[in-house]
Amino acid sequence: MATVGNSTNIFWHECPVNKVDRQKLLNQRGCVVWITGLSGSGKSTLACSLGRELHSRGKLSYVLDGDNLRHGLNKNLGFSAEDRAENIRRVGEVAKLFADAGLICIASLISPYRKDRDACRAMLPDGNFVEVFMNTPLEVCEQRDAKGLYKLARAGKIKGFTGIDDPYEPPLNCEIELRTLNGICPTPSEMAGQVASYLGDRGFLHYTE
Ligand SMILES: Nc1ncnc2c1ncn2[C@@H]1O[C@H](COP(=O)(O)OS(=O)(=O)O)[C@@H](OP(=O)(O)O)[C@H]1O
Ligand SMILES: Nc1ncnc2c1ncn2[C@@H]1O[C@H](COP(=O)(O)OP(=O)(O)O)[C@@H](O)[C@H]1O
Repeated sequence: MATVGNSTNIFWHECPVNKVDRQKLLNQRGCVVWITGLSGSGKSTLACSLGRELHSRGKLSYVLDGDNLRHGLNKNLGFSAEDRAENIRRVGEVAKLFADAGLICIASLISPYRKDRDACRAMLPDGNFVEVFMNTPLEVCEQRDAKGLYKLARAGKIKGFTGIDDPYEPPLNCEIELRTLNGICPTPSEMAGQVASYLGDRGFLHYTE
């Protein structure tokens, strides 16, 4: 019997089919690929491209996209530092469940605060949280402005926009950094290939005892 947060008198139930059983069934290892970066840096594009790449290799993945989750699970949250922290915490918990289900969970959120991302990392066993930093310069994101949000933020019509008048803390020790080289941005499929290779090299794309 335990007390956790505001819950008292609660019990943990073990199920007879566990994570190892599911990983064997799927012939892969569950993990979380956490993509962080500015709005417009290419997070969703990479998440979809990686999902497609893994699917083509017969690996089961699922994308948790910040924008999409704000249509449902997180629709009661805004963009204050507290709400962003709660947004990241919830997605971290959901991602942990997907990893426990044996899936390669791809989470793509701005996740601007280091401590919120580190808290999600701490939810998983060592090595199972793969942080990918989309290091696309603000000027490039702003030039793309796919949703017209930078224009609105510059005009003062959106307050607290990440990179304009709200902070973004780049990772200090991420597993993968994707950046423009000599002004050239790798294609989404090149980036997805790089992440998939990383997962392959660390044994996530097969299950061996
Ligand atoms: N103030 C402000 N700052 C940043 N982004 C904003 C804001 N208001 C709305 N949007 C839109 O919300 C998307 C980011 O949602 P996230 O859940 O990823 O954000 S966070 O991780 O909680 O910071 C983000 O999507 P992406 O462009 O895909 O990053 C924007 O479309
Ligand atoms: N590797 C890339 N090279 C060139 N353009 C890209 C690349 N990745 C994304 N884009 C473009 O940048 C814009 C923002 O991408 P998106 O994936 O929506 O970013 P985010 O999810 O970080 O907001 C889109 O118009 C997309 O087509």
